[in-house]
Amino acid sequence: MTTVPLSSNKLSLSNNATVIIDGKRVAEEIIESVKSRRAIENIVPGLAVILVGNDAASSVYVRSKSARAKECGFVSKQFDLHADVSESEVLELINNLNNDSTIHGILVQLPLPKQINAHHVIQSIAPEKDVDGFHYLNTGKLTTGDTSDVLVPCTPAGSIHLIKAVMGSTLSGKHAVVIGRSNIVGKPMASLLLQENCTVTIIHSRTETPAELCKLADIVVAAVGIPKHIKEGWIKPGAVVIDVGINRITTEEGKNTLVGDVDFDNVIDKVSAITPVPGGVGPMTISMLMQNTLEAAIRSKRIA
Ligand SMILES: NC(=O)C1=CN([C@@H]2O[C@H](COP(=O)(O)OP(=O)(O)OC[C@H]3O[C@@H](n4cnc5c(N)ncnc54)[C@H](OP(=O)(O)O)[C@@H]3O)[C@@H](O)[C@H]2O)C=CC1
Ligand SMILES: Nc1nc(=O)c2c([nH]1)NC[C@@H]1CN(c3ccc(C(=O)N[C@@H](CCC(=O)O)C(=O)O)cc3)C=[N+]21
Repeated sequence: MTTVPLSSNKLSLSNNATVIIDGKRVAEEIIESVKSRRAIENIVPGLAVILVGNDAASSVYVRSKSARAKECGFVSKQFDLHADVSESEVLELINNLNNDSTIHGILVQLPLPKQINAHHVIQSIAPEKDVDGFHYLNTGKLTTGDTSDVLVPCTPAGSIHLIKAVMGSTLSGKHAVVIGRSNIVGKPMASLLLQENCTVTIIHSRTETPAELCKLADIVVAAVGIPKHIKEGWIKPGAVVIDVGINRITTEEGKNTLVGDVDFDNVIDKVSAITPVPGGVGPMTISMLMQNTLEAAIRSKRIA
């Protein structure tokens, strides 16, 4: 079997080789376009990232978001709050950021500790600064197909970008199976695919015949949070597989590694294209966050 990396936006499915979708490279191209658009617009977008508690993985992601923002010529402010901070303190910080004209994007890293209601926190963010795309106004626009000034969740937006990079811009009529129905990945992913005129099936923990349903898919998006859960027998030959999962595991040899939700090594012989973990969807999430922040800043300039 031959495998080729996906370079740029070229459709590479025709030559019978399996495409390992190079999300890192595609993400880098998006970052470059954000940098140049920012310079042309001559603006300094401001991104505020709020981290509650000291979860090691969350700290790593938040740091990499801040670093990328600076690289793009943004101002990045990071707020590290103590794990036992009250909900009202978080709401007060968000209120201040909503009223700060130098800040165009606000992101609250999830999950939040138990004493804080994540719905309250997310809905308190001004919708035009909600660069995660989780506010009801943005999710409502996404599900109703209102594209005016919408902010689309970063991971699903990045996943669609990769799917189109390999399948072309028309996904109409394709059967897409999304595994997972979270508000941050599964549901908005299904909405986006529906918007692209795919036939969409959503599989979750109560689904009775997940493997059989998944086997009907031209496009599989896995966002479950279980290492290597999607097996070779779930995949229709030639399917395009997007692995959103990020799972830290310790191997039998005692090595700590990152694996996806898809059993990559066994699925690879069946698929036409697949994202690796790491280096697939993860970097796309961060570049889409930069794109959303730039977009929010451009819109605020237009309104001002
Ligand atoms: N690459 C990236 O940029 C990002 C990666 N992630 C990763 O993606 C994965 C999913 O994240 P997230 O959506 O936040 O996770 P959640 O835990 O919020 O959601 C997981 C979903 O998977 C479903 N599920 C659980 N077990 C099964 C099963 N056995 N069969 C079918 N469905 C099942 C759940 O169903 P039910 O609703 O019934 O409980 C739920 O809808 C994680 O590994 C996370 O780390 C997340 C965000 C961004
Ligand atoms: N409000 C909010 N918005 C989010 O978008 C959000 C969140 N909360 N909480 C957690 C999840 C997870 N997430 C990731 C982003 C980038 C990588 C990423 O860059 N991953 C690298 C590897 C990183 C590593 O080595 O640990 C890769 O896949 O190549 C992973 C996961 C965003 N999330």
